[in-house]
Amino acid sequence: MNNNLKNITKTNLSKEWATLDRIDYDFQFKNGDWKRLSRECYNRGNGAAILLYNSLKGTVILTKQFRMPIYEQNKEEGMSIEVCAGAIDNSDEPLETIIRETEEEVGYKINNAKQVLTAYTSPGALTEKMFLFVAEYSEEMQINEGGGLESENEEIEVLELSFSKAIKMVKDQEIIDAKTIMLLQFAQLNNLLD
Ligand SMILES: Nc1nc2c(ncn2[C@@H]2O[C@H](COP(=O)(O)OP(=O)(O)O[C@H]3O[C@H](CO)[C@@H](O)[C@H](O)[C@@H]3O)[C@@H](O)[C@H]2O)c(=O)[nH]1
Ligand SMILES: [Mg+2]
Repeated sequence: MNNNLKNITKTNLSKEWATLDRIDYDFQFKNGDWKRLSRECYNRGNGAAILLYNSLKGTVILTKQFRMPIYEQNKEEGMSIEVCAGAIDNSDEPLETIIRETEEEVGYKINNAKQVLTAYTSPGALTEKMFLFVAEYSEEMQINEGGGLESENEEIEVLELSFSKAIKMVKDQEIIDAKTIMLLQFAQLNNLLD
């Protein structure tokens, strides 16, 4: 409940893969003045992401794939190195989603994962809330090569890197995806791979 907010109206601007709405609202500032404001909100649902790590080997599993928004930004290769992640279907739980994505994108069958962070990825514009997980993986858990779903036109390269190399890639700005940086730094802060 927010008493500084009233007369909220929503106008749909686009509804294709996801929904873009313009939301108009009266907002009361701290000095008591009310103003009519407007914000565009893009809703593509919520997401789940996971850092898979092997504390004995000191390694992590990451993915590499083409991302159009990155290409659009720098008109270079458009590739992105990320933790495994996926959009949460309406009726699914975040844990269910991340177990499925782990199998589809990187080929490991995990039975459980620990949710360690929740993050709005871009709260000025996106409704998206990300549920961030960690889980140990081992070679016995590998059931396929990963790569993503052909039916969804995914082409995902699976990378197994030493944790120190992944941390260096964050420092060198080779890893520039926010959820990936958050999870790698979470692992570092909490000594998951020591
Ligand atoms: N046609 C069409 N298809 C799309 C679009 N956006 C996504 N898709 C399809 O939906 C699939 C989504 O794959 P996921 O693995 O579920 O999601 P993701 O792209 O990896 O995104 C994850 O990370 C993002 C943050 O970096 C999150 O935004 C997202 O919620 C999710 O966690 C894509 O491979 C693609 O086939 C679109 O605008 N148009
Ligand atoms: Mg994905």
